[in-house]
Amino acid sequence: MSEVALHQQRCVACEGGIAPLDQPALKAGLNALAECWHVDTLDQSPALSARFSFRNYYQVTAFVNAVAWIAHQENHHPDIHFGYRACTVYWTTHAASGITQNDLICAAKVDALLRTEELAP
Ligand SMILES: C[C@H](O)[C@H](O)[C@H]1CNC2=NC(N)=NC(=O)C2=N1
Repeated sequence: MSEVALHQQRCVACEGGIAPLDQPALKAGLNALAECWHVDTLDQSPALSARFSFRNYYQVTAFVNAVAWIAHQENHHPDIHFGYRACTVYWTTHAASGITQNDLICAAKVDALLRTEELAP
């Protein structure tokens, strides 16, 4: 049986009553992502976070826009903190006050984005 890769899955609308992933599911999800992703805290809720370094501000802002494009496509929106040569992305599901499958999917899509040679830092 073949399972659809995380980065090829689509986010589902999440309004009220959605539960965060349990520990085993979160651990399995983290194992499927690039090593940079870890569990952090955003506004007092757990969030998947990773920091990315780039050569210059132009690359940082191109990356931020590419992540925003993913967010628009998936209707799931990260917090992004960025500066001159680095950017930190936080994926959390506000409706669940925690990390859901949507966050794993979006983090995997960011990983896929960075696997493309043209955009890699
Ligand atoms: C209907 C739609 O799924 C919700 O409004 C979405 C929009 N984007 C979202 N993004 C994030 N990160 N968390 C949410 O709970 C969320 N809710």
